[in-house]
Amino acid sequence: MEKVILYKNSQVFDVKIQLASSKSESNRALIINALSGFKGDLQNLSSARDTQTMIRLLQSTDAVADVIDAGTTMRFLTAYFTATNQAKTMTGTPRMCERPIGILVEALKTIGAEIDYQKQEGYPPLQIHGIGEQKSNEVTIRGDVSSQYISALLMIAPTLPQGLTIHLTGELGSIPYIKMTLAQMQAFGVEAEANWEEKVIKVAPQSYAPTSYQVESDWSGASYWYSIVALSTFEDTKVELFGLKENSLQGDSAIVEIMSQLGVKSTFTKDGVLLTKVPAQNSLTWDFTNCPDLAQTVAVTCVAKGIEATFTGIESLKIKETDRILALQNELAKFGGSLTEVVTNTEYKVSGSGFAFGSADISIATYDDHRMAMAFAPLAMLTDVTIEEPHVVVKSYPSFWDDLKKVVSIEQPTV
Ligand SMILES: O=C(O)C1=C[C@@H](OP(=O)(O)O)[C@@H](O)[C@H](O)C1
Ligand SMILES: C=C(OP(=O)(O)O)C(=O)O
Repeated sequence: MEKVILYKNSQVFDVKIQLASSKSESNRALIINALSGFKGDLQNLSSARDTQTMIRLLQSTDAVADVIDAGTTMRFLTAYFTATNQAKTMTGTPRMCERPIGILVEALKTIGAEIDYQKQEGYPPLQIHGIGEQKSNEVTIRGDVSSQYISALLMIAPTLPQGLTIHLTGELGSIPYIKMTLAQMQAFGVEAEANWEEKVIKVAPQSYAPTSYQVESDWSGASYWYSIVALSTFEDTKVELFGLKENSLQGDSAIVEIMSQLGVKSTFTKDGVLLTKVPAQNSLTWDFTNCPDLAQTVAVTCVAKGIEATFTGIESLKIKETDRILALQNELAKFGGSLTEVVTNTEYKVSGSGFAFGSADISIATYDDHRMAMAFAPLAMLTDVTIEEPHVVVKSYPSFWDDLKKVVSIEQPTV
């Protein structure tokens, strides 16, 4: 098994990190730019595998589009290939074929698409045949499973002959990602009308204008650095993260507010944000509905600091790269932590006794999930820790281990 051993940090540090750029913003920019005729100028695109896969598949003339494990790439391209009438087989890893897509496929069929499931109804692999005459300019779609279906529909909406009105039902999750989509559409000259009370978004037929677009650094990736500062035992520890903005399109910038309670102060500079240590509170209550990708980072930080926490809004974690709730439960237990469901499908308690590491023999399994590897790596502020299958980080933050080397000594044993 491939693994890295992280040796406990033993000194104060003051480092500057050029953060990876956002794969969410990159993947939207790529789809919208494709819909504007590939004529824009996209800057600072992410080196994440999810984005590199998007670039490759947008250029490919192959009949099969294999997204590997990239959720946005699967969902956005399913809508894009449909709207641009390209016959494609959409597939991915075995886990990708367990992640639901029926809600998006049914909405596309309502509009006029012809799509078949190749194996199990509601799941990849899919065969996209294309779209005929637009059958409807209204769809009703659940907003409580994945916002990616809604973003996918929104991006193609202005290119449909009759535009599209999307009615959302249920409790809406990941709304900042929908707002990010709308903001990037606007940057490419397309206006949409969103009524959040009525849960309706209306997009008239319009053309995207080729644009020069600069992608921001990745706030989800920043979260691991916040955790590193929160767990550092040296009061004067400092990390400056470049390329982040105070007014971000990314909902994961909520990490600023969360970590202000867990002992990290954020000071915005002309280049990004400077993280320094401040006293932490002894409890945290947070609703992750709008920032599900932060839940693992925050759970590990709370357990390692012995901070009792109440989490809500984490149901969608079960259908991501792995069942992240189960994965967290298994791995937190390795250093005395727990994530317990206290109200079915609603409320979870995170507990841990802080520095209960015992012998230094903790080895964290990562379940093909980049965020499992990166969320547990900050434990190296407190103990030696092994992270299994460390290559998983390529999904969103390929330079993570190189960046981490600035603060932790890392050994990669040969197998
Ligand atoms: O639209 C996006 O870029 C994303 C939306 C979120 O997914 P859900 O909408 O499925 O929660 C998030 O977890 C994912 O990492 C990226
Ligand atoms: C859930 C994630 O990505 P996706 O759904 O795009 O695979 C993630 O990056 O944490």
